[in-house]
Amino acid sequence: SMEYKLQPFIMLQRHTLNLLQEKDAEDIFVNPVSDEEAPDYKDIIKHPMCFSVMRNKVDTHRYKTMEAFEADFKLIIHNCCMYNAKDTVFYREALLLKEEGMEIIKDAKLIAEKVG
Ligand SMILES: CCOC(=O)c1ccc2c(c1)NC(=O)[C@@H](C)N2
Repeated sequence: SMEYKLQPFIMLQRHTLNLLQEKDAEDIFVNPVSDEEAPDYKDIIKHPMCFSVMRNKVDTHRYKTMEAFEADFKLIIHNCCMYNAKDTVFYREALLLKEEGMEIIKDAKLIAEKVG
């Protein structure tokens, strides 16, 4: 059935997410930014995103394409660069993660065409 056909795609997304999360050495992108850490975060960032939310969306089949998966990854980076000043560790970590992450996603999109 379609359900079993989707499994390779879900496995590919889980594997890709694991590779992305490995690049977040300090685990700053894993969980939602808390009110304690950043009291004004919700005033500034209207669409929060993090790896744990992405994992839940993968597991509940919310990403129909790798482009939709990629869009949430880019949202994580964008939010971090909007909220944190350019001279912060967070901002620099986001730029690094973007460089490494987009290579990982490029490979995943090529594989997605195959398991498609
Ligand atoms: C222990 C203090 O932690 C933080 O202040 C903090 C912890 C995690 C964060 C964050 C801030 N800001 C962010 O934009 C995203 C990347 N994550």
